Parts: sequence; C-alpha cells; structure tokens
Amino acid sequence: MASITEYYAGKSVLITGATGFMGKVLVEKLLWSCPDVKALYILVRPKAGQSMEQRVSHMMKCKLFDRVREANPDFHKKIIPISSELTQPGLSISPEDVEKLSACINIVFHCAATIRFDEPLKHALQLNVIATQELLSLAQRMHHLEAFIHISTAYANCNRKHIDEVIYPPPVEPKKLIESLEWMDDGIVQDITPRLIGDRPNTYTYTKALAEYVVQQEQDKLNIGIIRPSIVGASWQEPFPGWIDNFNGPSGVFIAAGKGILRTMRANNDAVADLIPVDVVVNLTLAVGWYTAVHRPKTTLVYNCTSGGINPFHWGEIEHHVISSFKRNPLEQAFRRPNANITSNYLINQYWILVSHKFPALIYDLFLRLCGQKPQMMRIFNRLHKAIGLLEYFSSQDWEWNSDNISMLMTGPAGYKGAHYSI
Ligand SMILES: CCCCC/C=C\C/C=C\CCCCCCCC(=O)SCCNC(=O)CCNC(=O)[C@H](O)C(C)(C)COP(=O)(O)OP(=O)(O)OC[C@H]1O[C@@H](n2cnc3c(N)ncnc32)[C@H](O)[C@@H]1OP(=O)(O)O
Ligand SMILES: NC(=O)C1=CN([C@@H]2O[C@H](COP(=O)(O)OP(=O)(O)OC[C@H]3O[C@@H](n4cnc5c(N)ncnc54)[C@H](OP(=O)(O)O)[C@@H]3O)[C@@H](O)[C@H]2O)C=CC1
Repeated sequence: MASITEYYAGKSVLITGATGFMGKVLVEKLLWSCPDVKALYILVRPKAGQSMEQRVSHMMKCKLFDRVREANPDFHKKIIPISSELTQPGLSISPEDVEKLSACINIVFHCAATIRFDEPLKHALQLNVIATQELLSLAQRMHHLEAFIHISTAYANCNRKHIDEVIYPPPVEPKKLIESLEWMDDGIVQDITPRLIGDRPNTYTYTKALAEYVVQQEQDKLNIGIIRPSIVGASWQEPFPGWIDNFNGPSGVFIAAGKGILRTMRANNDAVADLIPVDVVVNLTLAVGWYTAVHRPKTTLVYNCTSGGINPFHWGEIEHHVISSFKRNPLEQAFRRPNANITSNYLINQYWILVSHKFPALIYDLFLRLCGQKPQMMRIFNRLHKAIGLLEYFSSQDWEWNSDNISMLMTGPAGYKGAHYSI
C-alpha cells in the first residue's frame, strides 16, 4: 500500500482557502513532504488592491515557505493560481479553467470559509454553504477525482455536549433556507437570524453545520472525508514552532493580554481549552486525503480533530502560561505590565472591566487629548470587548468529542504510523 508521501506523488491537488491560515500551512507541507506532487491548483481572488498573481507571489515570499524555498528554489512552479471569487455563481471560474481542473484534479481540499462570528447570515450562507455546493458540483465534473476533503469545525454541533463523528441532522433543510433568504432584504434576515440559529452562538457554527450536510448529500457520487478541527492555534513543530499569522480564536486575546490591555475575561478555569496546532490539523488533513482516496470508505467519514480527550489543557492553565511567558518575554510598546485574571463570575468580570479596562482607558484618552492627540484607548477596549463577548461562549463550557476515526487512522489496519505526519 502506498505511503502518504507516495500517494501524493504525481497527483494534482485543488485547494480552496490556500491564502488563509490553514491553507498556507497545507500548501507548504504538501510541497515539503510530498516533493513529487505534480501541481497544486489554488483558488484565489484579487483582494485589497492586489491582483491574484501579486497575492500569490507575496504569499510565497513568506517565512513560512523558507525551508521549501531552500530545498527547491523553483517550488513556485508547482503552484498554479486559478482566479475564483467563491461567492459568485460557478465560483466565477472561467470555462477554460473549469475544463483544465476537470481534466486533471485528483484530490480536493476545501478550506475556504468565512470564520467570522459576526458574519451576516446571508454572506455566511453564501460562502460556507452555497460555495461548498458549487465546489461539489465542480468536483463531480472532475474525471480523475479520488477524494474530496472538506474542512469543517468541531463546533459545528456545539449545541450538543457530546459530539460523535457523525453528521447530525441539519437545523434546517439548506435548500429551503437558501430559497427563503433569496427574496428577503438584509434587514429582515438580520431580524430573524437569532430565531434561525437557535441554540448555536453564531452564523459561523450554524452555516458550517449546514455545509456538512450538503457535503454528505454527495457521498454516493464522491469519495468524501470531513475534518472537524477544534481551536486551531500556532504550529507545534512545522515548518517551525510557533508560526501564526492571525488574531483569530484565542490568539488575539493572548496578544491583548501580553500588551497589558486585557486584564479580565469571563471563562471557566476548569473547562478544557481544546486547542490544536495548525501543523497537526494539516498532517491529519493529508492523512485523511490519502486514506479516503486509497481505502475509499463506503460512507463519508468524519474526523473530530480535537485535543481535549487525549491531552486536556484548561483555560486556567493557559492564563498562567500566557501571563508568565509574556512576563519573561515582554512585547514592545505594552500599555501596561501583563496581568490578567479569568473568572466565571459575570459581576466580578464587570467590576474588573470597569476598574482595569474602562477607567485606565478613560485616563489615557484624557492624557492623549491634553497632548493634542486623538483618543484611541476606549475605541480599542470597545473592540476587544466585542471580540471577547463573541468568544466567551467557547471558553465557558466543555464539550466531549469522540475521536474513534482518528484512532483508527493512527493505529488501525490502515497502517498510518504518523511518520512525517504526526497527529
Ligand atoms: C490571558 C488570559 C487568556 C485566557 C484565554 C481565555 C479564553 C480564550 C478565548 C477564546 C477562545 C475561544 C475560541 C473559539 C474558537 C472556535 C473555533 C472555530 O471554529 S474557528 C474560527 C474562529 N474564528 C474566529 O476566531 C473569528 C473571530 N473573529 C471575528 O469574528 C472578528 O474578527 C471580530 C472578533 C468580530 C472582530 O471584528 P471587527 O470587524 O471588529 O474586526 P476585524 O476582524 O475586521 O479586525 C480588525 C482589526 O483587528 C484585529 N483583530 C481582530 N480580532 C482581534 C483580537 N481578538 N484582538 C486583537 N486584534 C484583533 C484584526 O487583525 C484587524 O487588524 P487590521 O485592521 O490591522 O487588519
Ligand atoms: N482557524 C480556526 O481556529 C479554525 C478553522 N476551521 C476551519 O478551517 C478552515 C480554514 O480556516 P482558516 O484558515 O483559519 O481561515 P482563514 O480566514 O485564515 O482563511 C479563509 C480562506 O478562505 C478564503 N476565502 C474567504 N472568502 C472567499 C471568497 N469569497 N472567495 C475566495 N476565497 C475566499 C480566504 O481567501 P482571502 O485570503 O482571499 O480572504 C482564505 O484563503 C475553514 O473552513 C474554517 O471553518 C475550523 C476550526 C477552527
């Protein structure tokens, strides 16, 4: 049986979301560990005044790609950008590119999504659900497709306490929701969003749950694997320890604490902080791609890519590690010396917000005004409070994820022993 590295040799891979946090690490790892991969087709849109080509060339200069660049200075030749805006009909891929992809792609990794917790429902639906449907339709036109791997989230079913590696019935039939929202203006959609999302905390988890369902609907036609990572953090080992390029999830909170801005946050000290390093998720993704293509499971397998069941780490411990490490390695231009407390008590948290956040911000802004400068601290705190308000749901409770399929992959007859793909 082909090893993971052997499997990818000579294959053409399509990746969505390759410019994102996880997508970049996936591209790097494929180029590094599977040097004989034939080509990586990546769907990219122009953004922020940069063309698709400029964005890709900028991305390849990133430190993340140092080891690949050193091993093969021509590595960029394997990356083939395809212009695509996923929110447009047909993913706005040109007919020529559709032909090209249909003729050569062997495996699809669908990473693109909006991961914002405050995304308006229509947009979250458009990107996370409708674009996924469009990609599935494109995949069905691919003559040599061996596997379609969809990246979901462990929190797609966060309205449950125990989460198995199954696709749960969707909160609503996606097709009906898409049809209904089509004629509604944004104001109406905003008004009914809380009723629609029900016991889920945001449009992100809601639309990711719907996306899992639409992916599963194609299981008779495609060979599918679904990966559900929990809270994806900085790299553990590869390409080097500690790589991260965003403020998502807890990383923005950590930086705010390191800058001495964040002094208090509502979280449950004893709740499991289900963090998973990005390189572990990427290793699993490549292993799942290989397993799905080679073993062709009869039904869609779901992989809960979580850490809490194996190596639990708690928010209380994180607080200690974050603060002590910023005390040892202080950040530049900190507002105050780092010192943060997490509490599960609403009133205590409100008290410390007043005393340790708002009052110092007020004083500092007054000082800035007196110096003839624009006040800024209260604005920063308001944004921080909005962000942590959206994150608290996840740091205040525990979930239990079954991870039998991950164990099967690592230790079962598939023989995946983790060499070069530690999970
Ligand atoms: C010391 C004690 C520590 C104890 C830790 C305790 C608890 C940890 C807390 C939380 C853990 C829960 C994590 C749950 C994750 C669930 C897992 C998932 O499924 S994945 C996807 C996760 N998605 C996200 O994390 C996205 C969340 N972010 C958003 O939804 C939005 O960014 C927002 C928070 C609503 C803010 O939106 P806004 O429009 O106001 O800002 P922008 O996003 O446009 O960003 C503007 C600007 O600010 C920077 N930024 C963004 N977030 C932060 C932040 N948290 N802290 C600091 N700065 C932040 C951003 O980079 C932009 O910068 P620039 O303008 O320069 O580009
Ligand atoms: N980060 C996390 O903690 C977790 C993430 N996940 C899942 O992992 C996957 C990747 O997440 P992550 O890398 O963190 O997310 P990022 O936000 O870093 O990346 C999102 C990617 O999607 C692309 N994208 C977004 N909108 C469009 C669009 N309209 N057209 C084309 N491309 C678009 C982005 O492209 P562009 O650069 O052009 O914006 C980017 O490449 C997602 O499916 C997410 O749900 C699951 C659990 C946790």
